[in-house]
Amino acid sequence: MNKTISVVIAGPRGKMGREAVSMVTNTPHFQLVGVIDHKHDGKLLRDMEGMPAMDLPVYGEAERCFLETKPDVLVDLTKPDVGKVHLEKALNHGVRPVIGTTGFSKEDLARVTALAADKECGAIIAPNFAVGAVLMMKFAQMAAKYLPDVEIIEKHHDQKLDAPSGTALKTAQLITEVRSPKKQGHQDEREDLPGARGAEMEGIRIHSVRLPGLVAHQEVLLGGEGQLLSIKHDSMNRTSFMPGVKLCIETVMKLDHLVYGLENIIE
Ligand SMILES: NC(=O)C1=CN([C@@H]2O[C@H](COP(=O)(O)OP(=O)(O)OC[C@H]3O[C@@H](n4cnc5c(N)ncnc54)[C@H](OP(=O)(O)O)[C@@H]3O)[C@@H](O)[C@H]2O)C=CC1
Ligand SMILES: O=C(O)C1=N[C@H](C(=O)O)C[C@H](O)C1
Repeated sequence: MNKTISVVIAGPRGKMGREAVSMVTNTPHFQLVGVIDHKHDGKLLRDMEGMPAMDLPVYGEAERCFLETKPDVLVDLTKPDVGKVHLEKALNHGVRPVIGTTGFSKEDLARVTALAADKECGAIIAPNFAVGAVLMMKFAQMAAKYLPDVEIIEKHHDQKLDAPSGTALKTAQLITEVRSPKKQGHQDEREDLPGARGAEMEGIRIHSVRLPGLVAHQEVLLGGEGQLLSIKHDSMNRTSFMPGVKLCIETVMKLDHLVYGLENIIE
């Protein structure tokens, strides 16, 4: 018998937040106890368009929400600057954060990892909750050991705020664990239009496409003499992320430190 886990969701009106509200309220051993929405402070969940008819409180900011609802877990699906603040506030209140929001730099990750360790509080930052995307990243990491010339093309809907995507950054980071930094392309290559070769992490090029009609897609290209390996993942909708969110809510209850990436918790 699973123990009930109480959850608050930040960003409930968003594309991901709506899916998360639906998943949490339909999971018998989860209990949604409140939501954080900066534009609807003091309302009830039922007053917000498209939300379940539940008399749950809506808080304009995180601290009061944590003090009054005392949740086990915060799920944050907001935007980069907000997600970072919510994560730190959650750790300071002993609430376990599950952060889907992207835009964390190396420095941000180091800071919040230290804070979670100091508080001995479980936390998960998952740049991508879709199991297929995690496999795509792991396969790319395996392949880069043998084919170290790599370029990443990530494609997202045109409402996305951060570039490159959290998934692309995580993929590049995983690849840097198995290959040394290297310059790719011709040693004398030049950009006649700035940005033509994309962003760069330790020699890995990352290209970000933003267009209406897209959801979340990534292709990792690995080139060798006379051959090209292409590893690709597509999320067609946002329900693809929900099994990962559910697993993170369950797993974060058993952690006493911060985990960055779903690949570290799937069995
Ligand atoms: N890890 C993963 O697998 C995935 C991660 N993401 C990430 O999740 C985040 C959300 O994505 P998505 O749902 O597409 O974005 P949306 O823009 O659709 O939703 C974000 C929501 O957060 C709200 N918001 C903004 N500021 C606050 C605040 N201070 N308090 C509470 N709510 C706030 C916004 O409200 P308003 O617009 O009215 O200001 C909006 O409703 C992004 O960082 C994205 O990269 C997305 C998909 C998958
Ligand atoms: O903003 C999105 O939509 C997504 N963001 C995450 C990212 O930045 O990688 C995950 C997924 O790609 C969808």
